[in-house]
Amino acid sequence: MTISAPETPSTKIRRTPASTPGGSKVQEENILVTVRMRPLSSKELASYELVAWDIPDEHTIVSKNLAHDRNAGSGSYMFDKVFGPTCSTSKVYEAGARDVALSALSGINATIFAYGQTSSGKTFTMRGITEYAVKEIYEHINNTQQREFSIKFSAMEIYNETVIDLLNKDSGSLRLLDDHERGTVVDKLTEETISNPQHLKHLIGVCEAQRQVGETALNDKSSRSHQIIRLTIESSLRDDKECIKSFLASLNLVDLAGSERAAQANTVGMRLKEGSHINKSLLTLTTVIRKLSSGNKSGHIPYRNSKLTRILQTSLGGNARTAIICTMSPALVHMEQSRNTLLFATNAKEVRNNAQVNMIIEKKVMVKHLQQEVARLEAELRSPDLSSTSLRHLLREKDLKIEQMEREINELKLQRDQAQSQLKETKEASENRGHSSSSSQIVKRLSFNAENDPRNNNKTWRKSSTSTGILVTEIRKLEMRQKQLGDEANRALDLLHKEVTSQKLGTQDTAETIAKMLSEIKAIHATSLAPEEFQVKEKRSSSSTLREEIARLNSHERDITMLEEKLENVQRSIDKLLTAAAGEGDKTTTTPDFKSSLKKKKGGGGGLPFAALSNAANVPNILRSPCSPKSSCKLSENEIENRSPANDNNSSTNNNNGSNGEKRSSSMSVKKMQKMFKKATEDNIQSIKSYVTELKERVAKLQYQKQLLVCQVLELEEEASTEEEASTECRRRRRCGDDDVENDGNHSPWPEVFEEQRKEIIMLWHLCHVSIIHRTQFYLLLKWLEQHLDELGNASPALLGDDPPGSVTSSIKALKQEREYLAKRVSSKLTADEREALYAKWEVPPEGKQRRLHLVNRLWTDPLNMAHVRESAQVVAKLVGFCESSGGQPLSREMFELSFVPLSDKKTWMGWNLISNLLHL
Ligand SMILES: Nc1ncnc2c1ncn2[C@@H]1O[C@H](COP(=O)(O)OP(=O)(O)OP(=O)(O)O)[C@@H](O)[C@H]1O
Repeated sequence: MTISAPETPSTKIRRTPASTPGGSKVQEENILVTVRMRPLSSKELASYELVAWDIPDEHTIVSKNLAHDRNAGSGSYMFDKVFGPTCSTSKVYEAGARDVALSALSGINATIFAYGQTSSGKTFTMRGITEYAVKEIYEHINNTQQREFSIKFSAMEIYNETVIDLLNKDSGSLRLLDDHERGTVVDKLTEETISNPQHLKHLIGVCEAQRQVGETALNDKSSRSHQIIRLTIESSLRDDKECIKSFLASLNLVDLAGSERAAQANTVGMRLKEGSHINKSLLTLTTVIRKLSSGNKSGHIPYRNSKLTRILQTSLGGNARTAIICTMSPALVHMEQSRNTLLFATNAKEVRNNAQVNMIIEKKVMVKHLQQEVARLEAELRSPDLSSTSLRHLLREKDLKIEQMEREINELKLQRDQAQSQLKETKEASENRGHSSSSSQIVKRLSFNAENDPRNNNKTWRKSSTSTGILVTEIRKLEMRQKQLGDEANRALDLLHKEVTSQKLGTQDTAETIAKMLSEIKAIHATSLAPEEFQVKEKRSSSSTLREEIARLNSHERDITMLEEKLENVQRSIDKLLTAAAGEGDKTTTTPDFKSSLKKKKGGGGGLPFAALSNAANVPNILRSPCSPKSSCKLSENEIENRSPANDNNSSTNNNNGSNGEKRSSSMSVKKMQKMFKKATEDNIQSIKSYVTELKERVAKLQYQKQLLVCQVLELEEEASTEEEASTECRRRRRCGDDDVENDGNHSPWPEVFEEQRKEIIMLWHLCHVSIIHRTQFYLLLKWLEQHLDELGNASPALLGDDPPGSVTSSIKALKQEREYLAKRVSSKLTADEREALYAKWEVPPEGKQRRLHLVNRLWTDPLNMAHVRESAQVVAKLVGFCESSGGQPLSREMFELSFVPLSDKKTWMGWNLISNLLHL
């Protein structure tokens, strides 16, 4: 069935005249549609084919309304141009392709394609169009010297719905990709830069040779694929200094495969399959054109139904300029195919494109700046040392900061832990202090350094809690150290004395002074520091013990002060000796080492050789005695080896030891021997001086520790006395009902106290919303107590003494029974581990059958000690099962449900029986 072709109103043919090559730069326009009718082919002539179409003017084609035309009378079609059989391709190009083709030079994408049935002259036409376009493009390039052009060439064919690179057929099927800016892109399509027109023609020839061509009944060389030759043209002004404006566009020259009827084309097998793909893709093209021609661009346009329409998408209703040359055979035999072509052309005429210029603007300044930046980065990369140094520096700084922060964090953590432990101890101490009258519970935080400098945090020996006994131990240790220091001072003085005497250095006065000091220190030790047993018994400790210890420590104060003074004197004497020795040395042979050492020592105690002298026991070994030639000689030989010959020659004489030197070595001169002894003496004196300095330091340390200890002991004393007062006051309060009445009669009698306390208890129940049954029960208990107190008169139960009245006796008896009852439950309610833990805690003797009773008898025996009360309650609760259902959960009211019926099965628990009986009164 043939669809009649609509008339095309001439008003619809709108072409915008071109101002620059290819026309205006941005505008909406219709696709340029022309029709070219070829002459009858030799075959058609041979078969006497009739010409079915007339071309009355250059825009119109009309069917001849022959008998064969089944749609006679409606065969007039108007297009942008209609070319007759004699029209040259040059004219077709001129009128139907030129403007569009040259648009690519000004940045507008352009597409020219030939559409028509097989053997209608598409390839014939497109070959010519391409040739003219290339020619003119190069002419334009040559005539536009102010711009710089570059042309790239690529070519593809769509054969049986696969895209093939005609410049590289081996690459196989190419993929189509969707690009947001460029639309559909053929992936990995070869693109070759064209150097000149000949190069371009050569490549076109290569593509033609590569294209799928086959023989059909209608065409000896029928194109079996759609061919797209693409010229990508980029141009920019040569003299633009600040800004680069580039036009970039593609010119697509498309030679479609021809639609064919299998019957007419007489295709079978491969050709039939090819024809099927060709027709299918052309049908999609037709549909796209038809839909676009309806003006409904926003509706679905099936571009994706074929690769041809996908690739040509921007040329069909997109931003490109498009020209379609529809080719047709004049023969009557192809009338229907020709009519379909004209219908397609008619629809295509209605399609409007929105042509746009593709301009790339590159600011030269920006480019220059970026180039500089790139150069800088490249230079930086080339010199990695520089960048890595600064990086290393930064990293190091960061590391140091992190280290410092970690130290601070650790310090803060330490402080936090200390504060928490202090808080805990304070809490415990205050709890214990409130109710304990026994000095054995006194705890006190004591912090001092027993072995080292107390100001040294790292080595501070911290004892968070210590008993009085430990304090006494520390006092004894201090005394011991004091004694040791005295001994060491003795030894030092002794050695010094010997040294001075043997060497006769210094004045006679100095030697005498030292001898005197030595005897004094010995006397001090003989009188004040008798050896003591170093065992302190914890149990023996008490406030009085502490006071005794402090008194004793204070009595040593004088000794320590004296020791300090003596050591000070010794040091002064040594300084004198050293000065004398130096003076002597100046005149004679004082060694350079000694001089420098002297200078250093005078500079202050900080540089003293404590490390060498820190162990007092080593001091005698460190000192080199001139009286022990064996060691001296050994040392001296070493020294001699290291000594310069000049010094040896200048050595002064010292006759005192000359004979010894001769005895030790016949080869050693007397002078050398004297020099050795002299050096040893100097060293010894220096060592003694250092040692004495160290002793002084240690005495000062001892003093500090002693003061610290005294402070702690005084604080303990103060606390103990406060607690004693509190305890006394407590006892007084407990007795007030009795004693105070007796004393002045102003205080309330016991019944009033009882009444007052009962009100307080009832108010407490009220405030705590205690179960009213429990209130009632305890109220009755109180009532029972009140009754019995009445029987006792105005006496407090606390003062019942050893001979209580009968009712109280029965209570005591009931309590005893209750304890026995609970003791029996110890085995069943507590595990073996729990029992052992409790025995240990409550100091139950390890042996004996009555351990359970022992334990229970210790419960609830110290009503003023809240810790005792709490722990007793815990044990009893466990024994009677209050804790059984808790499982770590909060206490519930049900735990305290009391039975108001006689405890028939718990008759031994007489305490509750008594209360229950009251309820039945
Ligand atoms: N305008 C023309 N003037 C003279 N000869 C022409 C013209 N157009 C086409 N021919 C000749 O017609 C024959 C078929 O042309 P062509 O191969 O270009 O058709 P086609 O549409 O490309 O066919 P197919 O679709 O099968 O490839 C060729 O021999 C060609 O030389």
